[in-house]
Amino acid sequence: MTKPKIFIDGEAGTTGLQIYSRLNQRDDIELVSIESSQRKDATERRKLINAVDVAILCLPDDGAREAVSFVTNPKVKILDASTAYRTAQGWVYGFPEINPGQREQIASAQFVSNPGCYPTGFLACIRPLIAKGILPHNFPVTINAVSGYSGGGKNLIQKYDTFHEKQTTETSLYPYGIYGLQFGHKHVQEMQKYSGLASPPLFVPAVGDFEQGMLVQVPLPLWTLDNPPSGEVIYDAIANYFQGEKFVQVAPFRDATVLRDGTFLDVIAVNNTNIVQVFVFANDTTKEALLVARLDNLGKGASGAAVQNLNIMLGFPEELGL
Ligand SMILES: NC(=O)C1=CN([C@@H]2O[C@H](COP(=O)(O)OP(=O)(O)OC[C@H]3O[C@@H](n4cnc5c(N)ncnc54)[C@H](OP(=O)(O)O)[C@@H]3O)[C@@H](O)[C@H]2O)C=CC1
Ligand SMILES: CC(=O)N[C@@H](CCC(=O)OP(=O)(O)O)C(=O)O
Repeated sequence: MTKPKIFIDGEAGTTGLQIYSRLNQRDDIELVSIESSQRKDATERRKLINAVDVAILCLPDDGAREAVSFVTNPKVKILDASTAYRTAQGWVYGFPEINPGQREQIASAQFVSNPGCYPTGFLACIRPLIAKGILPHNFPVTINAVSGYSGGGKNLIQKYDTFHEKQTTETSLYPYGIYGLQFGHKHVQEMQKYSGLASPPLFVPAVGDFEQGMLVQVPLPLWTLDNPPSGEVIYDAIANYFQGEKFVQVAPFRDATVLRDGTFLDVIAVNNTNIVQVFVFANDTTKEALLVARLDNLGKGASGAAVQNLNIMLGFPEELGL
């Protein structure tokens, strides 16, 4: 049997390198690479994209749009890691666990968009509650999240690396900084579309002085509802929704061992895995709850998810290489 051919356009970037390292040990696929001197050569990229079974795009949005414009072979499948097509017509959203039937859609699609890192955490928390009617679709949702600096790609990694090398106290690189303060972050559209919320969530991201890892927090002021659900009801809804899923895991409810020293939910515990964990914290007396997702922004938030989608698109077992 001939092995499917895979080309990673943008193989030298942060996401591309991580996908490459997950695929290059495998003997069930053939990785096709571009000469490094030609990696931005449009003619060569066009040739390779149309000569493989799946092209994985790990490029800035404009580069991804350009790569898609190169496609002339109707048999080539495209898996795009950028933001360019996540809410576009004709594309399937590559979050296999998000809805029943999503895997089948990914398996038969020509064009699949890999979800954003923050949306992966957010949707794992909120989608079950909207889908099951535990929260109304017009609930005013806010999100606070923190990402490791690799989320900012090569440029931000280089900034932090330079800072770490110098280790000067006067260098003013942020140990923790919130951003996106003009609102309308590029992930908000996909967050709204795939959650089923009536309005965009108010999203405040942050970056911290650690390379990989992410926490996405969704506070729920349940006292605003006429009949607030209990913490148990919220937990059961999310746990049942993802029952049997390998890569979306719901942590035990009211179990202090999920916290380090019984106190802290740390950010790096699932680094280098393809797992997103969901936590539910609740107080039924004060009618407050907090949903938290923990993931590796480069794992289930990008490259791990891409490999999972690739496996589904090729008809392979979904966990291969993960
Ligand atoms: N980092 C992350 O956590 C995540 C990233 N993503 C998405 O993945 C995509 C890639 O991001 P990331 O890997 O972080 O970015 P990087 O900046 O680390 O890498 C992008 C790579 O693409 C190359 N490139 C740029 N333009 C072209 C072009 N026209 N033709 C060929 N190669 C090109 C760049 O080359 P050069 O360095 O020379 O410019 C670089 O090697 C982005 O769309 C990003 O939004 C998605 C989820 C998470
Ligand atoms: C820390 C940081 O800068 N994170 C990036 C998100 C990571 C990323 O590239 O997002 P995609 O998943 O959409 O590609 C940002 O906020 O723009």
